[in-house]
Order: sequence, then C-alpha cells, then structure tokens
Amino acid sequence: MSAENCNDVRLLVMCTNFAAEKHKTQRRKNVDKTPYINHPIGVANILSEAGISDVNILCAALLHDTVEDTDTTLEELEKEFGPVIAKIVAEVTDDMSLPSAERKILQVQHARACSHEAKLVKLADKLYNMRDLTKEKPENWTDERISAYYLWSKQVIDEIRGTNPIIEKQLDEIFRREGLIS
Ligand SMILES: Nc1nc2c(ncn2[C@@H]2O[C@H](COP(=O)(O)OP(=O)(O)O)[C@@H](OP(=O)(O)OP(=O)(O)O)[C@H]2O)c(=O)[nH]1
Repeated sequence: MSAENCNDVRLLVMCTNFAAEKHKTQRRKNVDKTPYINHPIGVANILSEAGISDVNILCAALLHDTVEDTDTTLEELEKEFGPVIAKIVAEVTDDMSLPSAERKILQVQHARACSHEAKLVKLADKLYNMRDLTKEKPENWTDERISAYYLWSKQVIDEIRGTNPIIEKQLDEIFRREGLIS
C-alpha cells in the first residue's frame, strides 16, 4: 500500500514498524542499554501529549533518527512515506560524516531556519534526551559532558522558542533545575 492511500493510523503503524526494524540492533547509551526504538517512540509520545495530532509530524518523530543512525536514505523514506515526512526528517538529520563538535555548532546555526514541523520534532527530541540525562548518566559520561549537553541543548532551543509552549515549559523546568535559567 502506498503512503498516499493510507489512513493516519495505518501510516503511524507503518512508521513505527519501519523505525523498529531499522533500529533493531541499536541500544541507548544508558547502563541498561534500553532498546533504541524507545527514543523515537518517546519523542512522538511527547508531541502527542502536547496536543500535536498532525500525522506527518508524528511519523517524522518516529523516523527522525533512521537516516542519521541507520542505513536508511531520504529517498527510501520519500518512497515509503511521501515527500512531506521525508522533508521533516531531512531537516532534523545531522551530517554524521562531520565531527561531533561541528555537528553541534551546525544544529545551533540551522535551527531557526527549520520549518515549524521540524522545530517541533527538535523540541521533543531534546526534551526526551534531557529527561534521560536527569534520570540516568549514560555510560562513561562525565559530569562535564552532561553539563555541556544541557548547555548545547539550551542553545538550540533558544533558537526555536515560540514553537510550542507546552514542550518549552517542560524544557525550561529542566533548564531551571540545572541552573541554566532563573
Ligand atoms: N541523553 C541520552 N542520550 C542518548 C542516550 N543514548 C543515546 N543517546 C544519544 O546520544 C546523543 C548525544 O550524545 P553526544 O555524545 O552528545 O552526541 P554525538 O554522539 O552525536 O556526538 C543524542 O543524539 P544526537 O542526535 O547526537 O543529539 P540530539 O540532536 O538528538 O539531541 C542522543 O539521542 C542516552 O541514554 N541518554
């Protein structure tokens, strides 16, 4: 069945299944090595909880790390799920051929020019990762690395404020706890 002929529920299930297949051997960096798929599902859940019901945004959230972290191509996403979802994923995909520090600078520089849809996925992605950090230190991460991650996340978020008040309030609660805002 092509994406154009799918109803919203079918499309969401197809994207969840696609992401689960693509991330099936990957784990998060926490001590328990949680299956990686928990992250994209959790990002979509944050958006849904915040009242986002646009199926393209929720599908892009489910797929947001497939190109960055697996062998998936944007062409494949476009063929499977259409150009709208593929474009949102493209906007939140870092160029993994670049060093980590450079990717982080580029995220800050490019965030403001992203579409509203991509900004929503970015907000939810950062919220999920920071919640993870508040719960559990990833293996081998020093306190300095964790502080640097919060600081960098805040730089990205500051570029895209005004996108969603519910998610931004939750992000600010974490920034406040970490002493990054008063
Ligand atoms: N907090 C946390 N992060 C984990 C965990 N497991 C995997 N990650 C991923 O690690 C990345 C952050 O680690 P860094 O060391 O700063 O990033 P890097 O690998 O890209 O250099 C995030 O992805 P990213 O794409 O690099 O960053 P982002 O753009 O998604 O924020 C995040 O999704 C975990 O258990 N906790």
